Formats: sequence, C-alpha cells, structure tokens
Amino acid sequence: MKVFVDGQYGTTGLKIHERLMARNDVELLSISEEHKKNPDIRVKLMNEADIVFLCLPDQAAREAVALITNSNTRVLDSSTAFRTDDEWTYGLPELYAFQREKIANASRVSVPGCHATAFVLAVQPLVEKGILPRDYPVSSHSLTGYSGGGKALIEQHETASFGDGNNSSLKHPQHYSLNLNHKHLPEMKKFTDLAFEPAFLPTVCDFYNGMVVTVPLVTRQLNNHPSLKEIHTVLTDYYQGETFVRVVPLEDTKGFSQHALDPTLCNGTNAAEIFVLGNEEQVLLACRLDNLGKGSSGAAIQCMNIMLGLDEGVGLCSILGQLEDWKK
Ligand SMILES: NC(=O)C1=CN([C@@H]2O[C@H](COP(=O)(O)OP(=O)(O)OC[C@H]3O[C@@H](n4cnc5c(N)ncnc54)[C@H](OP(=O)(O)O)[C@@H]3O)[C@@H](O)[C@H]2O)C=CC1
Ligand SMILES: CC(=O)N[C@@H](CCC(=O)OP(=O)(O)O)C(=O)O
Repeated sequence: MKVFVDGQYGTTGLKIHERLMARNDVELLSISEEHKKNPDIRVKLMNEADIVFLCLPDQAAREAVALITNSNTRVLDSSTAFRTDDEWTYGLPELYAFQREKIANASRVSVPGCHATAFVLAVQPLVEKGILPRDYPVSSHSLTGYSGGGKALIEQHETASFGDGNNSSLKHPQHYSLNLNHKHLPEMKKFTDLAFEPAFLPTVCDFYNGMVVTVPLVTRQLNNHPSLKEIHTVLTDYYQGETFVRVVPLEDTKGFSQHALDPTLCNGTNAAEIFVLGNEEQVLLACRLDNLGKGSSGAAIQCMNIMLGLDEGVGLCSILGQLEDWKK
C-alpha cells in the first residue's frame, strides 16, 4: 500500500508522516523538503500512491486534487476546501451509524476541522434524538493551543519575546475570528443538522496543542425540559462502544465546581472526551481533544485505517485523558 503525504513538512503533515513511519503495513513515498512544492514530482507521487494525504492550505489542496488523474488513488484532505462538498465523505466515523461504511467505500474523504470535530460530537446526537431543537440559538466557545494555526502561528508564539517584544501580548489568551465567521461554521451546521450556524468564538492560548470546545444550553428551552442526567444518558448511549469518543461518567465530574477543565489532557491521543456539566437549569457540554490528534492527523489516520479495511485504531493511542483530581 503506497501512501504519499503532500505537505509532509507542515504541522499536520509531519504528524501524519511520523505516525506512518512507525508502521510496516504502508510504503511511504517521500518528497525532499527542497522539492516539496515541485508540481512535477508531486503529480508523479500522487498518481503512484494508493492513498494521498493532503495537508496543505485550502487553495493548494484544490489544485492538488485537480492533479490526480489515477482513478485508483484515494484522497484524504485535511483542509477546509471540501468539508461540505457532497462529493466528499466527512471523515468523522462516530458521526452517524452509517458513517464508517461511507468512509470505508469513499475515494475522497475530508478530515473535519478541529473545533468542528469537538462541536459536532457534542451536539449532533442531541439534535438527532430530538432534545435540542434544530432552531435553538446555539453558541459555542473554544479554547485552543496555537499549533492549530499551523507553522505561521507556531513561529509567532515561539519567537515572541515575552516582556517587551512586539508579540508579548501572545502570552495572554486571544479571542479571534471576531467577525464571528469562523471557517468551520458551515461544517458545524451541516453535520449537526442545526437550522442556523452557531455563534462561535475561539480563543487561542500560549500552549502548543490541546482544545476544549464548550456549548452552554438552557434546559427549559430544550424539548421536554430534560434533566442534566437525561442529556448525559443520551450522549453516553450514542457513543457506547466507541474506542475514541467517551462521555465522562457523571460521578467522575462531581467535584467540578472546585476545579478547572484542562484542555491538554487528551494530548498525544486520538481521544475525544465529552463532559456534561452545569446544573438543572443550564447545562454545559464540553468536548476535549488534541487538535493535532482527533482534531487532524489522528483523525486522518483513523479514516485511512477504515478505508483500508484495517482496525481503525492501528497506530493510534486510545488511552483517554486522565481525569482531573475532581474525582478523587
Ligand atoms: N494545525 C492544525 O491543528 C490543523 C490544521 N488543519 C488543516 O491542515 C492543512 C495544513 O495545515 P497545517 O499543517 O497546520 O499548515 P502548515 O502551514 O503548518 O503546513 C502547510 C505545509 O504545506 C506546504 N505548502 C503550502 N503550499 C504548498 C503547495 N502549493 N504545494 C506543496 N506544499 C505546500 C507549506 O510549505 P511552506 O510553509 O513553505 O509554505 C507547509 O509545509 C490546512 O488546510 C489546515 O487548515 C486541519 C486541522 C487541524
Ligand atoms: C489556533 C487556530 O488558528 N486554529 C485554527 C484551527 C485549525 C483547524 O482545525 O482547522 P482547519 O483544518 O479548518 O484549518 C483556526 O481556528 O482557524
């Protein structure tokens, strides 16, 4: 099985490459850093490969897809370019009961955005099960590490001279996408089946990777005014048996009021943890993942495994984040 990672020297590409290097069931086709943008070499490698990962900016991803003429080459794209394109399959295996089969048979798979993965995992089952009305005015916040912004943002954070440098403000959390038009909104709406895009505000912080996306809900405005426990049960049942998505048991979050939610505790894994927090009047859904794991390269590898008919966990860590001290 020949695999080529276009963009192998970028943040997502490097991680995918690293994970595949450790395996002996794939033959990795490589391009030198010097030639990484050479169209002739890339075309040759892409058309020679059985699987191509595209880890490029959106426009470069569109151009790369157009260069693939071998009908046997299957593509996994990590950019935003094709996520809501009906010709492409959304690479979130846990989304619907039939999604794994769609991915297994797909020739074009788009890997979900990191914020969108967490949002959709927490919200979609509640819409599907009729708890969250489709026209509920959903809002959401995300706390994320700076590696989500790729090489450019990593460099800004890592060369910032804290104290008196120009970038000194980067040590403080920064809200961004302040026009409330983040590029993940279309996939958040499409794959939750909400009637409207959520009001979504991300905040980037001075840590490398890790993410928590939260969604507050007012329970009396949900269908049949469910209790916190009922919401928790719906999500727990939905993800029963999943390797990489776990709904944290309520007894493990009892001490929450005295503690905080650490966004980095799924780092290094392909796990997503969903928490149902709050009280009987207002519930807070929270989903924690590694933006470089289940939020990008881990998810891409999981989808490749499914497409190749392998166990979806090959090469991925399923150990879920350790729970904070609250449960002690
Ligand atoms: N980082 C993350 O957490 C996530 C990223 N993504 C998506 O994955 C994609 C890649 O992101 P990320 O890895 O962060 O980005 P990076 O900027 O870290 O890496 C992109 C890489 O692609 C190279 N590149 C750019 N244009 C071309 C081209 N025309 N031909 C070949 N190579 C090219 C870049 O080279 P150079 O730097 O020299 O221009 C760089 O090495 C993006 O679409 C992003 O939206 C998705 C989920 C999460
Ligand atoms: C900190 C930061 O800038 N994060 C990126 C998320 C990257 C990601 O998952 O999304 P794409 O695959 O769609 O690029 C952002 O919010 O745009």
